[in-house]
Amino acid sequence: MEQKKEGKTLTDVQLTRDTRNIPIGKVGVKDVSYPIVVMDKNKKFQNTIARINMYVDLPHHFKGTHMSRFVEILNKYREDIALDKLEVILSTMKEKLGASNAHLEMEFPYFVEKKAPVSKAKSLMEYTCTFSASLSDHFDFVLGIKVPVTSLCPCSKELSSYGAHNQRSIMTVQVRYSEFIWIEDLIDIIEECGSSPVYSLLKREDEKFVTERAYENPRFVEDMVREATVRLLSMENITWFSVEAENFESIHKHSAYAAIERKKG
Ligand SMILES: Nc1nc2c(ncn2[C@@H]2O[C@H](COP(=O)(O)OP(=O)(O)OP(=O)(O)O)[C@@H](O)[C@H]2O)c(=O)[nH]1
Repeated sequence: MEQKKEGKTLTDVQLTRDTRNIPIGKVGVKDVSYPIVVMDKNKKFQNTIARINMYVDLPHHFKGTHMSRFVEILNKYREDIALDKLEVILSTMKEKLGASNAHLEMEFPYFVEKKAPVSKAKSLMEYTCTFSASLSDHFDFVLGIKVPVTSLCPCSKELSSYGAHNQRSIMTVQVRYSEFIWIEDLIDIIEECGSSPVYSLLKREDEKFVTERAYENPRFVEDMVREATVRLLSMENITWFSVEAENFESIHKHSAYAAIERKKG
């Protein structure tokens, strides 16, 4: 649409022709900070703030996409950006930007109340979650969660006269599903796969408990992704998953890493 500035026409540069004959797969805005609402198993919903990426494809003949429209679409759905709105947001992106594919990625902190294992002291644990949705001919949605756990090295336990090296690990799980899955339930499943869950609040009796539990339950990164795979394969409503484990090694400068991806059916 043409606009005027100081009597002059404001050219829509983005609409001008590009002659390089190269279509673009993803173009848009990245790292927009915006409030969203996430369904919470215990409190019905939780307000949080997401870092949002929004992309569409661009045909070869256009110079640019219209960046302001992405943020206009977010504004249109403000107060109401939730899982059940992702498809309509993507559809609006396709329509307003004349695109055939639209992508929406959100990364946000999600808080779960957790009880310490012995004292039962309650505290809030933060988990980083991701929603990755896209719409072409069909809607696709992937839920992702980063779950911190403790891992204790089986090899170190076997070889050492005292103790065993142990560290904080991050397990990253991503799932496609046929029926809704609570973030909380997926966290519980993944936390079983390390040597011990981690907590944000531990009293002395809890510290003794988690230290001994990790020692009794040594796990390599290979064990962690295999344990997760056994559990995720047994869940019928999960149609695809990927699981990664990264140990931020306490005796090496590098991490130990393992990953498994499975499509079911
Ligand atoms: N396409 C594109 N736009 C950019 C980029 N960096 C900044 N922008 C700016 O994004 C702003 C918004 O552009 P548009 O959405 O086309 O704004 P508009 O023409 O007023 O909006 P419409 O009337 O909806 O087309 C412009 O000021 C661009 O200069 C870039 O790398 N690519």
